[in-house]
Amino acid sequence: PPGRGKGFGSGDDDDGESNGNVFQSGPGSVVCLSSVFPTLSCCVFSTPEPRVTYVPPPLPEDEDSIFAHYESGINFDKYDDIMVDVSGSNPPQAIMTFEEAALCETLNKNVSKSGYVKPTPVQKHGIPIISAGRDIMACAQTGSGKTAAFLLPILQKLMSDGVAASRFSELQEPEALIVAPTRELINQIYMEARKFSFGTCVRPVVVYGGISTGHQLREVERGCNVLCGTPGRLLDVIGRGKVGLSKLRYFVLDEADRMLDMGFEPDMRRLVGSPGMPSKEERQTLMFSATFPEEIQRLAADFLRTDYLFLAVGVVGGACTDVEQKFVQVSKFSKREQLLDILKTTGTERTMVFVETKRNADFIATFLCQEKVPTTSIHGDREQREREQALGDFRSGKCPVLVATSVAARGLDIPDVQHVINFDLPNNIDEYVHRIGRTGRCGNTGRAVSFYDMEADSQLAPSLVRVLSRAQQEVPSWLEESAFSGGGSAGSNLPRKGFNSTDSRKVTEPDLLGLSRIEP
Ligand SMILES: Nc1ncnc2c1ncn2[C@@H]1O[C@H](COP(=O)(O)OP(=O)(O)OP(=O)(O)O)[C@@H](O)[C@H]1O
Repeated sequence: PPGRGKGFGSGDDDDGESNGNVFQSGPGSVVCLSSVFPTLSCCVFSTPEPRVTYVPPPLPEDEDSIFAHYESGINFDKYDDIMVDVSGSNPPQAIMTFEEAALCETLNKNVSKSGYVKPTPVQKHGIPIISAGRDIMACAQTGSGKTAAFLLPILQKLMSDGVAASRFSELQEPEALIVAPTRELINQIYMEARKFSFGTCVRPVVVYGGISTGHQLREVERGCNVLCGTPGRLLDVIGRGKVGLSKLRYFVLDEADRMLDMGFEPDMRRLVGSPGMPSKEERQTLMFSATFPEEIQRLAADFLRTDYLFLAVGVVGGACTDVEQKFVQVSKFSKREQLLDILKTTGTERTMVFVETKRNADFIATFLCQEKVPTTSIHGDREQREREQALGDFRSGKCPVLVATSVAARGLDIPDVQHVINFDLPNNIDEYVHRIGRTGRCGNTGRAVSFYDMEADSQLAPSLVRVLSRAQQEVPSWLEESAFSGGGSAGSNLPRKGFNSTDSRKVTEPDLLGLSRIEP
């Protein structure tokens, strides 16, 4: 997709986002070249990207920083009321408490230091499935604890079986490989792995684009049991012969539907075809996401053993029910003023504003800064140092408004994000579900406001109506009319077949499934 593969050998990755001819002269100062030189867009040609030399600042080592967390919200206990469907043969019994997960003492301590008192549904069901050695395709709403659902059983198994002491060996052979679509997300997963493995002999390492490869290889060389990475950089370090895959036991795809869609599927096939990679029968493959369209589920089956278990917590592809979703009808030219009006009322509450293009991200961020709203931005054309600075400023509250492209739509877990604003609606419903899931996490409540342009967004109306009604949200009558009147192109664009699917095998191979269990 656009935004990826920006320079030969850069080992870069990123989620799909639209381009814009934008020049940045440093954090916070953004100039759109095509506005200065209107003819420039026709003379943009690709030059090899300069060698990346950026080395991020060292991570804090003190326990308080490692275990810093935000509190679960008032709706955390309501997770227990969500319907759970496990399909596939002989699923193991769910656990009800972390004690039942039989984690070793250090892991248990780390779980409680993280503020976890009881497991979420995806953890209750996912942990025993993974501990039983089964492959899994798991779908649970945004912010409901999928990361710990795969990290804890993997770490427990590595701890109980013992990991090879591989410190300072030139070739590192990790036991687990975790992939995710964006740099910030894989870094967050790495931080979680670092937190849960604190005080153990398991060493997680992260590799992703935008950072000096030499630096990351030195980190790998110091010992690597759990390798977290974005696909391009992973293929790069494997291709350099620094990482061997023959000891691999776990292959995890977070945001799995994204990792297997057209943008990343070739990289995933390359990864599983890498020398030494155990076949799917010899490794355990774990897939997690909040959305899982049926066509991607079918494709995913290529990577999984035939007896994998499908775990659905709630409606597959459903929006988080703790997010209040509102829609505002707008015309293209009134959006900026409306955005400003909203931000003036939300004050210093943390707000993510999603736009479709990198160029628009810069325009809107610059506009808001001019209007004295402390704003920063994140998108794929910003240097890694700037992206990290932007997230840091947003997290700390120095810039309570973050303008972002789809690069920040999935997975990011930032405390106290109260609002998500879709300045531009995405063109696909799953992206909408992930974006609004940046708020309302872990039982906390959140609000999402989306600008709806009758001309541009009507193709999304039918899917929006479904998402809203399944999340027990009020559906504006004008949106319903737009969805069902067939006005514009809406009528011909019915919701994608895969939405609200459960296990795709229920349609095509019911015999394979054997036992199926529905709870609570
Ligand atoms: N059992 C638990 N108790 C308390 N907090 C938890 C528990 N499980 C997870 N959390 C916290 O909830 C937040 C959301 O978890 P996580 O990021 O894993 O969600 P997710 O399901 O992967 O979301 P997304 O679909 O957006 O990627 C994190 O801050 C995590 O530490």
